Amino acid sequence: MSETGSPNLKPVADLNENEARRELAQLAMDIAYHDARYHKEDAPEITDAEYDRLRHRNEEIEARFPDLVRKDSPTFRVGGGLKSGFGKIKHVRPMLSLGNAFSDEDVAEFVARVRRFLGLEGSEDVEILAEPKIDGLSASLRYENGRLVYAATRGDGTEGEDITANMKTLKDVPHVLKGAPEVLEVRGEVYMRKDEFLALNERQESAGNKVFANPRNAAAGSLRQLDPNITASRPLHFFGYAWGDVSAPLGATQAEARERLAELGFSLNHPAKLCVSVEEVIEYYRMVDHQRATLEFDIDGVVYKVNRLDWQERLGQVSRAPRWAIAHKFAAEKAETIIEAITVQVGRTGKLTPVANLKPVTVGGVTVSRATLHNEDEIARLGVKEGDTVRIQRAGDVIPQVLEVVTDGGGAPYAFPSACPECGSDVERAEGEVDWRCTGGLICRAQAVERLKHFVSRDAFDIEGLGTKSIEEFWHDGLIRHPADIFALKAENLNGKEGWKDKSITNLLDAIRDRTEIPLDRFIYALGIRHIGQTTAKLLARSYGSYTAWENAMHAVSAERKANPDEHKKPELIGTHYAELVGIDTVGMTAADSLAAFFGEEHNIDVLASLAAVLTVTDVETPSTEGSPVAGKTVVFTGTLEKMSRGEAKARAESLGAKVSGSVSKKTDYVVVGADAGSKAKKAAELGVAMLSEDDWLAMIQAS
Ligand SMILES: NC(=O)c1ccc[n+]([C@@H]2O[C@H](COP(=O)([O-])OP(=O)(O)OC[C@H]3O[C@@H](n4cnc5c(N)ncnc54)[C@H](O)[C@@H]3O)[C@@H](O)[C@H]2O)c1
Ligand SMILES: [Zn+2]
Repeated sequence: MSETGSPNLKPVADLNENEARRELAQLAMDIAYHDARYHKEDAPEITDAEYDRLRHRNEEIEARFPDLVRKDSPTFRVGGGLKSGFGKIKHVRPMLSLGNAFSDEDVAEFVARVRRFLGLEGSEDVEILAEPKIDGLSASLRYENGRLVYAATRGDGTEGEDITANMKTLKDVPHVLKGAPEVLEVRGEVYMRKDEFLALNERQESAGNKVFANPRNAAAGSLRQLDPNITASRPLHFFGYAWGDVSAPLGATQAEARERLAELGFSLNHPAKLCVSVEEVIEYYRMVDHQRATLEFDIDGVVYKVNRLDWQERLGQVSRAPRWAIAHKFAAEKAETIIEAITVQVGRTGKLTPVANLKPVTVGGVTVSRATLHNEDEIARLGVKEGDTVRIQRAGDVIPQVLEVVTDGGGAPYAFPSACPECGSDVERAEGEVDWRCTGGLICRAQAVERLKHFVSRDAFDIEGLGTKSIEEFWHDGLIRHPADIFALKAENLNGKEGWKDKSITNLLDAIRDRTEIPLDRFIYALGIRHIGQTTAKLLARSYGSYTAWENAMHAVSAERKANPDEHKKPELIGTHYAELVGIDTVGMTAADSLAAFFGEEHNIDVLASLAAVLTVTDVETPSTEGSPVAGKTVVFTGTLEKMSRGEAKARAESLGAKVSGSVSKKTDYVVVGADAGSKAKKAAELGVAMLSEDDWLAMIQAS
């Protein structure tokens, strides 16, 4: 995934505008990805601490470049989309997230901000209600005339998943309330106790089912079951700590409202404390941190809430969080243990991740037996070896991390494998990169499934009816191991398979047959070669014209590269084919090397040959630019485009015969100005070059 989380980032103060814009775009994408993994799939890939670091970085850059804040900035968003299969419920009042404090100073600043906002005199106290921050997932229960009418998850804050039937199976959720306001939405956290989580995982494991990474994932996965009977069989609890739509106030303060919720029959999260100074708040934080390991449930911090509800009202909210509350996060939980072995895992893109296999140890109530070592450099930095005693940490834990070596076990230094442990292909580490990768591509088992998914995806072969689940299933059954196997599928392979009926089988086989003829650019893109996205695939297809020409050239490129592995600056020194490839517009040496590596692997050649045998790859015609209003014109794109990516805009313009340039000069015919355009727009105005908005441009080229 992203490289943005890496510690060697430029300080925000040193970023220029372009770098900032680029990083914000990357962060928006990465955070949205991790939000979906975490909130929608209940399967995060990075630790909470890493995730928080991404968000923090985003906030810092936005604070320094307020003009660059994107419309899709994570700052404006809560959660990560809704799981399909559930009905949707629109929240009468939004369900927000919380701002974060990581240090005592952050907490003092929070209280100071509240005081400033309210214009309080120095003598007036701000009472703060402090309570544990349970690591579960929030839910809203709507009662009308004392009856539970529906329950929803937070979702994206505006709309949540309908989990009424599921919530009704929780013992902590009353179906009827006595003496409640006519309308009352109770909000709180659904969670699983630590002991119950461990027991559930044991049951899951012995039944051969999925085990959960932590109590939060277990709770989220158990609650969001399409079959409420499954939810009923899982040990879930609910704490009430807030409310949404209410027809009459629950009290004048947060503390009173809590009392009221308890009277109505809800469980409250403890220990809670009413504090009057920053010192008291911090003292509470330390106390709870101390008790953390002995609490029945996982917490990831404490929450401070301004006690007076009239003040809460006045303070209101910023985009995604109330101004009157903040979460003070705990540092990660740590423990010491021995590294029994270091093994290597192969990821979806062929990335090799070293993993420390640990002597099992309990960290904050969870048994840990593996920890990531990230990459070769990290192993060197830590100086870890098999047999060493290390300190590990678990932070909102996905995979725990190794922090440092405590005692040297006297073993030999760790040597990274030179062949992929999954498929035996060579591994390579490109200049300037930290990761080793398997070059096995389509043949590597670890990568194959993901590559197959890419192969059939919309912009590649676009085979309708062959979804993620089917690919995984067919892979498992041995039906589809290589892309060419797709084209050998027969009705009898699918007959009797669960979920496949005559009609869907016919549809799938038709869809596959439809794709046996495919344009070269799609074919190249479908191979999923690293660094070869759609735009580059199009450029390659157009430059080489035919499959045969492209294939021959790539073999030549690969041979040239093999003969000159150490040249990293001058493509001409590597060879004429290599230089020609790099000479194609935006194709750089990174992409060229990736193609060379792909064609350097015997397995990939086999895959290509078997595909070529069953497919007709059609030549890409140089588009006719006759009648194109922009043929022969020089165009510059600047600023953030909203309707298309830069690459897409460029490819489109070029297909219409325009020349796309990176800088504005007197020769420029049009400058297409997106949001937050900077110096180029200014220069265009000075030179009197025609400036078009993105919409103007689209209207102009669509007319052709
Ligand atoms: N690892 C990942 O890939 C990943 C991705 C997304 C989010 N996350 C993690 O999820 C969290 C961010 O998600 P978030 O937007 O839900 O914010 P949050 O969990 O930091 O804070 C908001 C939530 O806290 C909960 N909460 C618990 N106790 C509470 C209390 N006493 N009072 C009020 N609220 C209480 C509520 O559910 C509320 O929605 C962070 O911890 C982040 O690290 C991780
Ligand atoms: Zn491999």
